[in-house]
Amino acid sequence: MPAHQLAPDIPADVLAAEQAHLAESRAALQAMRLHAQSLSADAAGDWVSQQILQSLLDKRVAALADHPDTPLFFGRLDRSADDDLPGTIYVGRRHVHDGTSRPLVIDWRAPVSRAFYQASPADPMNVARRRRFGYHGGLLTAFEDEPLGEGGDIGPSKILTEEIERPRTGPMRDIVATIQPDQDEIVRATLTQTVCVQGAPGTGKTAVGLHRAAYLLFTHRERLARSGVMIVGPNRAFLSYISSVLPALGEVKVDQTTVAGLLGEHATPEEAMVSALKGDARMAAVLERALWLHIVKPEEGVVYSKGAYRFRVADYEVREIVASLRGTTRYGPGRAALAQRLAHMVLVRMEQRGESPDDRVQDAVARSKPVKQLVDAVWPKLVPQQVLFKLLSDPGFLAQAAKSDLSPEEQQELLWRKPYRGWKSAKWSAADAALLDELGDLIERTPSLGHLVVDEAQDLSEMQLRALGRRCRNGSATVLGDLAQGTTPWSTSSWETVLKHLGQDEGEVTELTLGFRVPREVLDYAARLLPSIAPALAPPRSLRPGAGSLSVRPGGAVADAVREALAREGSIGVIVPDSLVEEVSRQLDGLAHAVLDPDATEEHRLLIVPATLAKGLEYDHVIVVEPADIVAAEPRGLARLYVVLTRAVTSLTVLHGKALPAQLTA
Ligand SMILES: Nc1ncnc2c1ncn2[C@@H]1O[C@H](COP(=O)(O)OP(=O)(O)OP(=O)(O)O)[C@@H](O)[C@H]1O
Repeated sequence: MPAHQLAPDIPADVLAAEQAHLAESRAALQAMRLHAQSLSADAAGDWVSQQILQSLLDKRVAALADHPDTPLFFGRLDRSADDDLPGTIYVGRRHVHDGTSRPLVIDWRAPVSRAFYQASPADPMNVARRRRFGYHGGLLTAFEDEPLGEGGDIGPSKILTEEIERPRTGPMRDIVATIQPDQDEIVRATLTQTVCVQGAPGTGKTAVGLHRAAYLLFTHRERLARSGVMIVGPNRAFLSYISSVLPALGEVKVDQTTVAGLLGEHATPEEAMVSALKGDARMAAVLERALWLHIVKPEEGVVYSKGAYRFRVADYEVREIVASLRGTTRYGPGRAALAQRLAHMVLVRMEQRGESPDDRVQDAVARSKPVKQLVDAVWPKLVPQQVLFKLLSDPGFLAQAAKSDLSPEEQQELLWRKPYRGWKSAKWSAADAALLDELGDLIERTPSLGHLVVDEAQDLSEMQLRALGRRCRNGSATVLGDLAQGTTPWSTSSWETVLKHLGQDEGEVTELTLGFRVPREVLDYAARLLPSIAPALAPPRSLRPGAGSLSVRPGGAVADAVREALAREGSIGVIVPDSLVEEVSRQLDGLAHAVLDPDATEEHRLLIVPATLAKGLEYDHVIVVEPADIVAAEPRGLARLYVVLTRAVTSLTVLHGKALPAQLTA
């Protein structure tokens, strides 16, 4: 097996040459920045264009900033191809060229960089040698060579191992230097391809989703700048954790939000069964009927007066127009079309009387009082809240809208126990938010983005998936999740179903199987829960042996476990049942700590994390307090415990006063 070469065995002159290339690249980047700064927006004609150009120039200057702690390049390819491309390529976070436009660093997303991630001795992709660089405090201190042209096998990369073992502090980092081949396939999937990734905890799903967004923005810059890319995550703590990855990759124009952020921050509590029913896709047909039931059969015609004349549209003619519009357009445009069609009839009457009215007259008639009155009576202006209010408070109306889609028991379940006085004072639940959004789209079309990345997608209801789906109906999606980590009353058990409700049936389901976060010993322990929560899934695998990383302590004190962790390097998460947050905080009195808060700007090494917020996060040392209470707190408590037990990078300590769940002790 050809060995890796890593400093200090490497020839000093080779390292010096690479350091010189780094220095030259830094200087070139500085020159690019100075050049961008020297450009003037004055060339633009008017004031508005000047402002726009200035803002573009400012962004360009900011994008060209050199961050001394972030390596400008992390890899090098020595190519054996006889083509027009350079023989040696340095792969980095962004393009850098010198004064003669000679590329010194090539963006990791460029097609030629793909070989850095994909080439292997079995398929060298015209690469004779791949070199990975190691950095320390911004200085290039080591490299590792992988000869690809000689066949055979190349062992695991030490630089990758070091990167994975690096203690975690602060927010999530990018993985651009160490993306693995199966991850790279997903990152570089074409823009039109929707991909759905099933992966055990720590297999890099979130990382892959973020890098895919960056890749697509680079590859389809103009198209996506117009239509937009959005990341949807499970909660604000998670968003705050991932918030710096895309900016570090040079992408600042990506919206990152939660489902609540997108659909409305409604959170009035309701029974889990009601939420689950409201999340069921059958509600879509019920809502559609409920909306169109608001149209009233026209019993009168319109009389439009102009001077001494009266122009009439008969009641049966109004009925015909309404019937022809109903169901062929969205509700809002249908209303506008009804006014225009009525006005058109009036105009025809005017012409019959020898007048020659133009389009302005038609608009004026459409906006006239008699036409407006009729439209309001027949096709009333509605907001989603009015429709949902009626549906959830009026049993007769609900029965009419539900038809046979909902059983009488289910209809009973849906009705508010204590109805609100009106739609303006109604308080909505999180599940209602998706229903309101569906109604909103039935009234006016929701614009579509170019690409949507949905993380922890196993937790979304069918109605929430529909809401996200309509935001990428003219685009594509990256759907990420783990069927074993579903903790909502409506968690899915099939990715095909998720793709169907998202409206992306053609999406390809793929799997990431190798864990980069959780040590093997800890992962095996957590996997004891799998037969109970997701029996169809294979046990997860970990890249990291992590012997001695697990400690299970009956009756152990939190403060002791925390002190032990503080003596080691890295972040500490004390994950507790939500009901114990205050008590555990008291027990840690005297030890500097904070309770996880998505809005906090300060960084804390020691955090108390409510179990329901732990999803997607990771800490070097995790202390889990009272698993039995975490399980008992919610219907899918065992899945919550699985999430909680798989947050550790280096060590997991489980403290319990009560008996552990049977699955863990079996
Ligand atoms: N190729 C890689 N190189 C280095 N680190 C990686 C790589 N892939 C993933 N990681 C790291 O592994 C950890 C877990 O990744 P990530 O959070 O994306 O996993 P996940 O599959 O979304 O996990 P979960 O299901 O628990 O949310 C992160 O610290 C991430 O940076």
